Amino acid sequence: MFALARFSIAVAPWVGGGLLTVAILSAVTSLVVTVLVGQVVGAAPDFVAGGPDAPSLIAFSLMVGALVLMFTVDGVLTVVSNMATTRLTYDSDLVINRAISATMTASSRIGHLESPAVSDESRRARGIGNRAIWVGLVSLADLVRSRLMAIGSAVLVGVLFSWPIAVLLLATSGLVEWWSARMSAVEGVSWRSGTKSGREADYAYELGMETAAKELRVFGFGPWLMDRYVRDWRAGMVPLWRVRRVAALRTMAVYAAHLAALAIAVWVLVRDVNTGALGLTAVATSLAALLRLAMSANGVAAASVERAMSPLQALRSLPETALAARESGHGNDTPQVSGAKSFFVDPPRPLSGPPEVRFEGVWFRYPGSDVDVLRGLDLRMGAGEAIGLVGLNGAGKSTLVHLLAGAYRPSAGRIVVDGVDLADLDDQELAAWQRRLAPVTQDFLRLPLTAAENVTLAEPVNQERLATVAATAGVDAAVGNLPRGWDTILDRSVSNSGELSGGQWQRLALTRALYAVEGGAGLLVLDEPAAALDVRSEAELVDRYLRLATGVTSLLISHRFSVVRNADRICVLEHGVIAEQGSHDELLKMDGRYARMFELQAARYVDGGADA
Ligand SMILES: Nc1ncnc2c1ncn2[C@@H]1O[C@H](COP(=O)(O)OP(=O)(O)OP(=O)(O)O)[C@@H](O)[C@H]1O
Repeated sequence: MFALARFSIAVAPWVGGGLLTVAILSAVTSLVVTVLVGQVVGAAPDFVAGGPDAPSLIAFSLMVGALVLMFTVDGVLTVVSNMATTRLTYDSDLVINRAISATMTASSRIGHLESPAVSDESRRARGIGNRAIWVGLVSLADLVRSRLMAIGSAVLVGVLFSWPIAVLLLATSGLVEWWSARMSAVEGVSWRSGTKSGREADYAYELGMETAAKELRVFGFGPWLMDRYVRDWRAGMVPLWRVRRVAALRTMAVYAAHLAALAIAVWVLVRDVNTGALGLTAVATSLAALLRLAMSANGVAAASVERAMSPLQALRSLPETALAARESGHGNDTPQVSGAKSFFVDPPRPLSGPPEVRFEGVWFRYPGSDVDVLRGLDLRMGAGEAIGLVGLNGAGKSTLVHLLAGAYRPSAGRIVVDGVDLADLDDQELAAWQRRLAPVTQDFLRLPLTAAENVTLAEPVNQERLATVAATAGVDAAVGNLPRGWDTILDRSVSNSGELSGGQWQRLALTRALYAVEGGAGLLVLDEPAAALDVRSEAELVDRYLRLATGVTSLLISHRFSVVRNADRICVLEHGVIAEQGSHDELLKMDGRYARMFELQAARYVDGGADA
């Protein structure tokens, strides 16, 4: 409860603090109402009989008026409390989402984005079902109020009626709350173990509703995916339901004990009334206090507050889990700035312009994997040089690009850019390095934004530059046919939007890279840049591209030899090292792996077996 109260004050000091103050005031008002009910009931017979000791009309009216006023104040406080709670839950949503996204974007390295532990923890922090921080926030004020009311009512019962009864009811009331919170915590353990299935269910849902919604329906896979979603969802929930079934009987026993205590209390009260041991005022006050004490066993609020604890804990530990995921297998993620040259402090070359990149004895394995993808790879990319990279599926070509971008650290060895080891860069410097890359990757971005934003991303739109590079990439006509040209949102779910074909999307991705090059990016990375085009179009496009991108260092990856053959130097990646390198002609003369792969592919085209 205290942790959640601290969180609510941290989220919105005025609203959170105000809410707790209102809860305290409301508890006090309720107790005053209890006392006033006793006073009014106690004074009523004398007032009606009108004896010499009877209260005057004014005194009695003031008493009743105070009771009505307090009752009204209590009602107003409830309304205020509800309004503040709603505000607090909205504010907390913002704080939680910002904290999660700050963690996820805290580093330009990406190991944490692939960690199941981080993914589970961030889902838990955002809340799943009724296990969310807002659920606790909604009940927090209620719990504070009922606990204060329980203590105040117990004092009234003790002073006016019986201390043993007060202690008994307070104890069973506490038992109800403790048991409800405990059950909620036990459920939380099953809930945590169910998040893997929950994540898979979410994934199936997202796939069916967003990522692959069209394809899955066109090919009739919708029902299969829905079955999968239901299966994974159930798998996540079954342990929870089992815990609930086991706990149900005990929960009923705990509530029965509390009711039995109330029954005993009322029986003792009736007995005392019968023996004349209690006056009317004491009886009326004690009865009202007894009922309030019994009702303040707020198991529902205690369970709700407990439900917020796991998400709160997840939110707190997320940064550490993400850091551990980034570090795993890649040494310490803390920037080792001392002694390292910095692009900002002492740049060895200008920030723009073509960089020189050297892979020096680079070993790499993915976090959680026991297979080395790169095994002591050496590769030099001279400033302004166009390097072609070929290799079989899974050879590690895309991995090399990830390392080049500094998204992962090598397990051993160094990647040196213009004399600076990428591992020595802090996050800000790494982000600056990544801005010097103009990449087109196999699974390029298709953002549901305008066509222009898909090209310029965070940069301001320069219409002239946009038109030039779009013409080069051959996408200008396709964009011209969109309902609002460059301002068309490329998402069919939005009205007046447009859609591009696979090949047009790919040309748009090329436009994006070229736009970045024109804007000063010095390293062009084309990883299967135009696989959706036919062989001739792709080769022509890439050649045109490389001609325009003179003055930049380029890395060109493709399975199609027609695409890479014009690179200054072609490298063959095999078994985690560069097995051969040279120009196209040199490699053919070498009659090694490259020559064999090239002849195999050429023979297929001659036979008409491919899309040439
Ligand atoms: N995120 C990842 N986690 C673990 N292993 C990975 C990950 N990404 C790739 N791998 C593995 O690393 C190896 C190299 O993959 P990579 O994608 O770099 O190959 P590639 O040469 O680009 O292949 P292709 O020509 O098929 O695109 C493969 O064995 C792949 O299974």
